Amino acid sequence: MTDTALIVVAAGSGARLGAAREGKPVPKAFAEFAGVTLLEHALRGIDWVAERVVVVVPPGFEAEAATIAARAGVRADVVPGGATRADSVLAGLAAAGDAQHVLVHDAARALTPATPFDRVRAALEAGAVAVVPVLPVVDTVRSVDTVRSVDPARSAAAAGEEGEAAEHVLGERLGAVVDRATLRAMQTPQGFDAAVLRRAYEAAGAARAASTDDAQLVQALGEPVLAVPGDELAFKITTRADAERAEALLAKEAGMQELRTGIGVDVHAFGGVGPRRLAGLEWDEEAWPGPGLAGHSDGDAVCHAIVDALLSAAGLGDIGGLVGVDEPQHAGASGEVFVRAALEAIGAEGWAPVNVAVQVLGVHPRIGPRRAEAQRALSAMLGAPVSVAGTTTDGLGAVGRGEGVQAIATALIRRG
Ligand SMILES: Nc1ccn([C@@H]2O[C@H](COP(=O)(O)OP(=O)(O)OP(=O)(O)O)[C@@H](O)[C@H]2O)c(=O)n1
Ligand SMILES: C[C@](O)(CO)[C@H](O)COP(=O)(O)O
Repeated sequence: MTDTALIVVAAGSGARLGAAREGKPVPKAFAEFAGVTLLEHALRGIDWVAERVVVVVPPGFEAEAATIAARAGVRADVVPGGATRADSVLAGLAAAGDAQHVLVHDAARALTPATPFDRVRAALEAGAVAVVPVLPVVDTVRSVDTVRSVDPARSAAAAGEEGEAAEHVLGERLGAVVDRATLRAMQTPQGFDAAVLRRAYEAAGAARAASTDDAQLVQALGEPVLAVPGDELAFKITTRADAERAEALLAKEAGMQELRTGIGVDVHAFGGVGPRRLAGLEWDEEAWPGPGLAGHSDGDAVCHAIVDALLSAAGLGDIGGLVGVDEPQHAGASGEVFVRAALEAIGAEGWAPVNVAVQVLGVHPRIGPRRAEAQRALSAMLGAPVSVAGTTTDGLGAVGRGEGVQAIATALIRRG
């Protein structure tokens, strides 16, 4: 998986929304929607998207943003933004490290589901240098001309000098219809090859202030920008009406969501002939002396426990019922194959994972040193946060004696 940084820009004032907290104006990202700040809504469940997350906020709001990010379960660097969105993106880029890909996302698009993130990441992985989620335009669109008029009396009053003519604006006159089939509305997250995005910002210099999104700066370099389907739920909360729509959606979600938990356990003995695989990672001799895990597949007990937890939550049996125990096509198969099959099975019934927690029991490999990596790999696999913990069982039992590895997983899934 390529190294990706996600920049969440949240440093706008939100003048068009005009939110207040305790009677004082508050930047939009810190205004509450259904009792939770816009920034927290934007960050919830986003951890899997990138290896590094940078949140850009109005100067003075860094500490509050760090608390919000922690509550949302996202490990983020928080930096102060600038006067324009482009300035804020630039501040985020400076903190994004040397990731190969960068995704820039508006906190104001706080209800964006996982799909656009997934599509943008997939397009970058496939080699695109710039990717933007877009929606078709649904209204009839026309250009307009400004209609001006010279009214001597009003001109005189306006100019304070009798008889002097001055133009004043009467209104707008409709011009030509623009073919909406050729138009698209731009959303975020917008994804880029990091070097190209940095080059675009350098080339734009101070002129970046006039840009309303990042893709147009990249396009100005002559680089191709790929469009992928956006999502209606990724709308930007800009006005009061948008805020009401967001509140209504959140209320509906709170009222309608069905939640279920499930549990899964798997054990594999050491003694396999294939690679040493566990928790979606390959392990080397140093971290894991001796043979890999025995089994018909690759023996990844963590993935298998997750599969059982997902299936148990949805009431769909267990891994044996899903993929069999000795199907020839699954000889040596990686754990990801079974996780995907489980996601498909629960998805067919309308379920999606909310989060998964796994405990690994065994003498080796030690989970701690590669916990972050394992969590990222599994979270990307599931499209939901996965946490991984490890214990040695103090030498007790078969796994404590170093005979194999056991994993216990719990899953929370939602529907509706
Ligand atoms: N100086 C700025 C301006 C905007 N943004 C971010 O860019 C995204 C899109 O901007 P929008 O929501 O339209 O911005 P605001 O500037 O907050 O709103 P308004 O124009 O109504 O003041 C938002 O997540 C906003 O926080 C930013 O990080 N820094
Ligand atoms: C980046 C953006 O969300 C794409 O639609 C939009 O351009 C932000 O613009 P704004 O002027 O900050 O509202």
